[in-house]
Amino acid sequence: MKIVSIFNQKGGVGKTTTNINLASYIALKGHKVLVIDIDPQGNTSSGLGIEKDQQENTTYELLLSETKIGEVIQKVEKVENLSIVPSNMDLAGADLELSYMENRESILKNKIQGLEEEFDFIIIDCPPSLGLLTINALTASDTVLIPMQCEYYALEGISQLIKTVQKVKKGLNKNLEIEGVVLTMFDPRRNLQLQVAEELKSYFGELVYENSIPRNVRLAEAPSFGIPIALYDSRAKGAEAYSDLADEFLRKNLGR
Ligand SMILES: Nc1ncnc2c1ncn2[C@@H]1O[C@H](COP(=O)(O)OP(=O)(O)OP(=O)(O)O)[C@@H](O)[C@H]1O
Ligand SMILES: [Mg+2]
Repeated sequence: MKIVSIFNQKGGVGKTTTNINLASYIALKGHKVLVIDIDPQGNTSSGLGIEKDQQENTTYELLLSETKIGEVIQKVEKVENLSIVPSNMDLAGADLELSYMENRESILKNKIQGLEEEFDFIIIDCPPSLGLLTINALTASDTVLIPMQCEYYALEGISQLIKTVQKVKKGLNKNLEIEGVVLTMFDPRRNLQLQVAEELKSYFGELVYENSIPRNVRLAEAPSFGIPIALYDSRAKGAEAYSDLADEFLRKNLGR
């Protein structure tokens, strides 16, 4: 089993879209996947068809009460092999509440022990912040997958992002590695985007995925129906891109 956090402290770069669709394709390709939504916005949860405000067992209960992991996992009805720990706005106060707790950075890590037999991959959707929720996700993970939009500001955020990963690696999780960098909403016809992509490649090298994700309105529409792109419009450009990304991810991880 491998645990991957999808993280970039910059907002709106495609973390959640990548989480929903990468996780769904990996699951549809026959691997058992658990998605953990650790973002109070709960976009991954609603995007996978969860009525997030009607949930009693969410990431909040998992982190801040005696609730066990088995009690907060539910199956994603429409996607075979996919399960989720949902979240909602309850989690908004968690950063502060966590700050008073012992082992405040390792609560998620400790809570998700014992799932090795049940899942091949756990994929965690992080909020756009560097607070304790994100630190919990990174501490619990083997790797970080970084979605990047190829804009000028992407480059400015990198040093902060790397600093955070290094900080967690040093103090809390020495095994943490970078899984890869995914270029999102990418348009190679635009010069600036190509330039930024080149800079990202020279910085991250092989870690940049060959398959990038184009801007595709179908990807933005699917969440309002509570389904991944694979079920909403499997022939859309965005669907093909995420399916190919899932293949590349699986190839890197399973060597086939
Ligand atoms: N490839 C794409 N093509 C078109 N729209 C996209 C694409 N990827 C993401 N979007 C849209 O861009 C917006 C931001 O994407 P998303 O929610 O995935 O980013 P995020 O990094 O999770 O944001 P946040 O930091 O708020 O959690 C959403 O409205 C989403 O539907
Ligand atoms: Mg998000």
